[in-house]
Amino acid sequence: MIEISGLTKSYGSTVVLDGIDLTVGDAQIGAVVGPSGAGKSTLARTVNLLERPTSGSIVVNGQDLASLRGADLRAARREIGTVFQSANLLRRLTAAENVALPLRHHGVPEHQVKRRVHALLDRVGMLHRARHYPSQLSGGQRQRVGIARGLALGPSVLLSDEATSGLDPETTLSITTLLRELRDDLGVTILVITHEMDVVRGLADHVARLDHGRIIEQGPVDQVVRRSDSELSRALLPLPPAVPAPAGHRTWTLRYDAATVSPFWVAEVSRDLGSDLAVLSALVEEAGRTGVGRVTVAVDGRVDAGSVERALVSRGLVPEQRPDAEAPVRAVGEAVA
Ligand SMILES: Nc1ncnc2c1ncn2[C@@H]1O[C@H](COP(=O)(O)OP(=O)(O)OP(=O)(O)O)[C@@H](O)[C@H]1O
Repeated sequence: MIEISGLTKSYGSTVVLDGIDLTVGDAQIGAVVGPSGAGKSTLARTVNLLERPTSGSIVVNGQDLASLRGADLRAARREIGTVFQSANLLRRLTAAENVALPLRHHGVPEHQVKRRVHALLDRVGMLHRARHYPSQLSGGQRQRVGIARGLALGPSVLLSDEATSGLDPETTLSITTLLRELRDDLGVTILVITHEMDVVRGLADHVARLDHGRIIEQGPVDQVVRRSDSELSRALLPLPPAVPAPAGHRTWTLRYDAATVSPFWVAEVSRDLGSDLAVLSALVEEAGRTGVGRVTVAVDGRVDAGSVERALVSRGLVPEQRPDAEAPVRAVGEAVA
């Protein structure tokens, strides 16, 4: 478990992190997202104790790591392993030597180093590449070695700092799957810093949005995606562009919980209204541990808008955007401009 409270970081008079409160529970995966310049890298460097916070605490297993100095701080760094963007492996060392590096640095006896490196490379599926140099590995393989190195000292928290950026979608999926397995097998708490929303959707239990050094919004992913008035929710479930509505139709953008709403709701609402719904854009995704849908539908403008709304709501759909009451509704059959 990691509990970050009131964390601030300033460089001179520039406040980069401004009172961050964030908790990720045991064996949970928390994600921090945010635009460029929000403070994500600074948060990563502060959490893994490469930089000292200006104020606030970082508590891991009941100990405030931010308050430590000297030998205590060096020992505490073992509690937080980091996986960096592009793995950040040393070019002149083999995969095995890269994983051994933190162990040797902490004075682990050589026979134990060999055993541990073997077990770690095996766990991340890289034993067959132990003697390869980083330049002989693919991006995904380098990242697996980076994860093994991050886990070398048996940390309670694994910090993933943009670990999947630059990887293709398939490799990203294999890395996020590995992280989830490691969380389940080792019970390690994972804090993911990323700008990739599909990584958050597929991996995280908890998500926080950082902007201008502050956490603007946070919560469990499966709750955040149900919020209809949330920027984070819309970013997590971006609707593809809608095709134009048929002439004479009004459009609604809706959100729904796939676990509780009938999968046949389009047909059911159409039946309730005696008029067929047209689907203009749709996204149904697993997010957190739930399925969520966002969809834009069009309904014949001759059907009373209040009746449409009641029919949608009674089937569990949540209107996010309603048709503009003032907008003219073209006659059915009239060409779309
Ligand atoms: N050492 C420093 N001295 C002064 N300002 C800094 C320092 N490091 C970062 N900053 C400033 O802090 C802000 C946040 O930077 P940071 O790199 O943490 O953002 P980020 O969210 O990681 O951005 P990106 O996604 O583009 O990497 C920026 O305005 C940056 O200029």
